[in-house]
Amino acid sequence: MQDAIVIRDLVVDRGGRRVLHGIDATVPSGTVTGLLGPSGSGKTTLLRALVGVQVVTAGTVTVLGHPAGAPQLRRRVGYLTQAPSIYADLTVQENARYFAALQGRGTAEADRAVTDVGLRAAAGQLVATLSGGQRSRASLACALVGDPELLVLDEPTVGQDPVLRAELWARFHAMAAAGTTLLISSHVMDEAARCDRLLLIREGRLIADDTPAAVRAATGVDDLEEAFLRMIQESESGTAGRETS
Ligand SMILES: Nc1ncnc2c1ncn2[C@@H]1O[C@H](COP(=O)(O)OP(=O)(O)OP(=O)(O)O)[C@@H](O)[C@H]1O
Repeated sequence: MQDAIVIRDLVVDRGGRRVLHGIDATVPSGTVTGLLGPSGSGKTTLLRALVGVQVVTAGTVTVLGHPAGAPQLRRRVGYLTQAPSIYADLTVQENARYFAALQGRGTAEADRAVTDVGLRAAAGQLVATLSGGQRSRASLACALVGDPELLVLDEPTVGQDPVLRAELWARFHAMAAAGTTLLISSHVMDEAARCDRLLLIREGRLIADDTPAAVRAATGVDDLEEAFLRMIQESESGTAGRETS
C-alpha cells in the first residue's frame, strides 16, 4: 500500500522550546489513522507541519508525493483546525456552499456534506446561533466538501454526543473505503479502537506507529488506554537509561 504521508526526522521548535523531537512516521493511503496523545504532546503541531503551516526546524514531511504545503496539494488536502473556521454571519448551508465554490464544487456536494455531518435540519441556521458541537460539525462539513484525497482532522469529535460520534466515525471509514486517507487527532483513548492504525505521541516523541491489534499484542493488554500507559512507562524507562548513559 502506498504511503500518503511520510515523515522523517521531524523536529519542530515553538516559542524557543523543542516540541517535536525527531518524529518518523508513515500514514498508508486509504486508512483511518489516529494521532493519539495527551494534551500538549504535540498533535496539533504535527498536523500543522503536515499541512504546511508550521515552520519546521529539521526533517522532511512528504504528502501525496510532494513536500508538505506545496501548491499542488492545495485542493488535495483538507484540514479541520480545532477552532471552527467558518463564517458566523452565514448559515451552515451558505458556509458549505461557499467552501464548495472555492474548491470548484457545486451546491449538491455542499448540501451532501452538511447532511453527512448530521446538520441537515440546521442547514438554514446562522452559524453564530449554533451550539459548540454543531459549530464544529459545520466546520467539518466545510473540510469534507472538496472531497480531498487526504483529510487532516484535529479533534473532529470533541463535544459530540456518542450517537453522533459513532455516525462520524462510520462516515470516516466509508470515506477511507472509497480511497480517502484520514489522519484524525484525539486525546480520547476510546476512539483509538476505531482506527485502522495508531500514532501514539507523548511529549513530542512517537511511542507507537502500529495497528490497535499490534499495540494490544505488544503490551499484552486489551484496553488501549492501559496499553498506552504501559508503552509510556516502557518509553520512560528506556529514556531514563539513555539519558544516564
Ligand atoms: N504558538 C505557540 N507558541 C509556543 N508554544 C506553543 C505554541 N502552540 C503550542 N505550543 C506548545 O507546543 C506543545 C505542543 O502543543 P500542541 O498544541 O501541538 O499539543 P496537542 O497535543 O495538540 O495538545 P491538545 O490536545 O491540548 O490540543 C505544547 O507544549 C504547547 O504549549
